[in-house]
Amino acid sequence: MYEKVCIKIGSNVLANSEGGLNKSRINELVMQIARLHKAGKKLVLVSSGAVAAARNSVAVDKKMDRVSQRQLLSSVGQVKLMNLYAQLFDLHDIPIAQVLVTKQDFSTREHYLNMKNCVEALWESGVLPVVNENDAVSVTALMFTDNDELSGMMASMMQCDGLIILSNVDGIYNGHPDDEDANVIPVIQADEKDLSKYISAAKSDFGRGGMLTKCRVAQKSAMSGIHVHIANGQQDGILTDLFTDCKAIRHTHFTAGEGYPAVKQWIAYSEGFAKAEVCINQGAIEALCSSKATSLLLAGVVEFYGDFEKGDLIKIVNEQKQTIGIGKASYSIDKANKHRQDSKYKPLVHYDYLYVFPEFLS
Ligand SMILES: Nc1ncnc2c1ncn2[C@@H]1O[C@H](COP(=O)(O)OP(=O)(O)O)[C@@H](O)[C@H]1O
Ligand SMILES: N[C@@H](CCC(=O)OP(=O)(O)O)C(=O)O
Repeated sequence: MYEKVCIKIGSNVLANSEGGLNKSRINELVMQIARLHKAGKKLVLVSSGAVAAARNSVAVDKKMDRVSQRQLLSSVGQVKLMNLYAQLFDLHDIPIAQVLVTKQDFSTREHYLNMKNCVEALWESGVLPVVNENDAVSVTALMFTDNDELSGMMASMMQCDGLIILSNVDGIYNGHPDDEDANVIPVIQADEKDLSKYISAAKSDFGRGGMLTKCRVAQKSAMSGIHVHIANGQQDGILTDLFTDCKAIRHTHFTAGEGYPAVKQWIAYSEGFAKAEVCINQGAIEALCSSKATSLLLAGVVEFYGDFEKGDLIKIVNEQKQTIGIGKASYSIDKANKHRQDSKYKPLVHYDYLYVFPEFLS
């Protein structure tokens, strides 16, 4: 089974229905994580639950705006959450570290590699990193959609072979989970096309993104070579059972695809950092979305929106304004405009620095 694993635990697994933390559930999960850690697995724990942890302890003025409420609850609750983890892991002699991140921390490759280095240093010292979004300061458009996205980015950054997402459902159902006829889908291929047909917008009481973001993250991670398991964190022994014989456990497994080089994995999650957009024509779309490794040539460009320099990330969109992919510009917009008529000029985006979203691949 996997050696490097990112485990994400959703708020509803960790919270009581009336708010506050479910200590016995967290204790049960800590015991399993401790066993895996002692077996030599390299683990990253992405834990939600800060906001839920503070629900019972701070009186929130109803007139306070939503952003301030989240800042208040998360900053109070994060201390409670980490305090509980520290106490429980201490019983197993496992030191833990708090790693709070914002999406911006992933924006430049240099900063990204600094974060990676930090987790590696923790691993080398036998410390378990416990990661959450820094909700107290992360309030702009550049937030993670939710911690599912954050866990996908951590798994990719640390080149994990497994990502386990624990929620309050057994996996992805082929209908609404409350529907009697709906069943958990046991295996989904990384390149499965139309997953959204199964997913309703329903969320758990404390959840932020819902099942759709879990699916998107799972698929993106699987395409980048990581096996993803979505399972029920409220089920006793779920983690150790998954490691012992995952086929025997009711859950959803996204099987890993071939994977991409590390730089492509970083680009895959960097849509929010794109400096400009390039609209491309149908022929270029067909070429980029085919199974053949193809770079983007200037001949396929219809229009540029915004300025970019050499090395900037640019969104690649079709004429309907859908984002097909993201790429790193090999030269600036000035140079691109100068050579627009030269159909043989070197590619604007080289294939090695081009990520096409799985739903557009043919
Ligand atoms: N097809 C589906 N299969 C499973 N769950 C679904 C599906 N469609 C919607 N959901 C909802 O997604 C919820 C889990 O997502 P979310 O609330 O974000 O959990 P978490 O807090 O663990 O991140 C479930 O409680 C369920 O209500
Ligand atoms: N960072 C927030 C969790 C946000 C979030 O994504 O929650 P969830 O959808 O339950 O994983 C917190 O700690 O409360």
